[in-house]
Amino acid sequence: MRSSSNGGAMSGRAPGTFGGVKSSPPPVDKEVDYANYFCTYSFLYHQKDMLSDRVRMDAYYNSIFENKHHFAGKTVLDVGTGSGILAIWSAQAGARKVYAVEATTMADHARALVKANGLEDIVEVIQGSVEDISLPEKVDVIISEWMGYFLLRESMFDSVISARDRWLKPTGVMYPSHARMWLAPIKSTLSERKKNDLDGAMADWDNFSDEIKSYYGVDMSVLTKPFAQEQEKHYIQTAVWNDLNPLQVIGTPTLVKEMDCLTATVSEIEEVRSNVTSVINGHTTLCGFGGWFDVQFRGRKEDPAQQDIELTTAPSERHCTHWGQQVFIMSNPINVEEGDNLNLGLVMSRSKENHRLMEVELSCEIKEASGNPKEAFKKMYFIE
Ligand SMILES: C[S@@+](CC[C@H](N)C(=O)[O-])C[C@H]1O[C@@H](n2cnc3c(N)ncnc32)[C@H](O)[C@@H]1O
Repeated sequence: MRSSSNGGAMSGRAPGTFGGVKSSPPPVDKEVDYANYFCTYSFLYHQKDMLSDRVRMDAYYNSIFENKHHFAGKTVLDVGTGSGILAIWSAQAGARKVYAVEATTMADHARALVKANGLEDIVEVIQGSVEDISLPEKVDVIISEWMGYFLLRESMFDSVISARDRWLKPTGVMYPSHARMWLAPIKSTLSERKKNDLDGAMADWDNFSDEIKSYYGVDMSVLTKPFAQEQEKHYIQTAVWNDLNPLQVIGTPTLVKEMDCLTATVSEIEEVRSNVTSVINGHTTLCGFGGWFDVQFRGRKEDPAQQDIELTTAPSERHCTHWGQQVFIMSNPINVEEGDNLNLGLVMSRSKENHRLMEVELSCEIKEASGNPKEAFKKMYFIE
């Protein structure tokens, strides 16, 4: 599983607008960030989960060993080396020198693994934030596995951008080189189940409230609305991890973001805005939306990969990744017909309390194939 966060007591203010001027994001409190985010990566069980994801592992392995020309005799920076696996493969593919940077104490395990595999003369493990460390030279390749749920959760790509801008040679190559985010309408029993859970929680609140009144003489009803909002956020508005079957995708998947890792900027990913159209492929029920990503290893234009490799987290009958898909459910599903057009709007930004968590505003206008408007829908979701 990816790193989880409690999304709680983060300091700092949200990026905002004061006097018409857009303010910059608040500085990140490093200690809080470590407690909320990094600490989970210091456990071997967590690294093991990632090392057991065959789709992920095969994609990175093949991207390196089918493109040895990018590594042989070259210098490599592995941003967030974790167990050291990508650094080790880079060295095995012939790299002259690999700088393997890891923020957590996992660096000690990585160092041991490098030594046990006889690569300590090539791979140098450095414990520290990649933003803070210094290298003796610029590198030919930056490799990193930075992707979070729906690509951008965790905001780790910021660190890769920082490393790229400081340490990649002008002729350097990014691994992966490109990334894309996808959104598609889906059908799912999750809608009904989550709605039932929400109804159950509210029925339980009503009983509880009655009991407090009759046993202890206190009227709780003023808290019913905030409790309902809290439960709605928990059961309906929090995106759900799911391993969707492709048959659950009921319309054309739409590309909501595409980026070139060599040129992408933080401001480009701080907020992702997209308006796209999906066409429904049969008479069915729209229960929500699924979001996923893919990344490509294509090298750079002047120095392309010999073998293009792709890592996809799209719904698949055969392969499931630990990222799965993020599902945004609708508590009131809508009947749709073949040819219905969905005009989808997505605004994804960082949570005000924790820049590594995401808030997603989804809107959807449904039109029949004839162009007649059918229904509209808009909701805020949270990727926690
Ligand atoms: C998703 S894991 C990938 C680990 C390993 N590269 C792999 O592919 O199995 C990301 C790793 O990057 C580390 N990391 C995240 N941000 C970092 C930063 N700014 N500086 C150094 N390490 C970082 C985390 O602690 C974590 O171990």
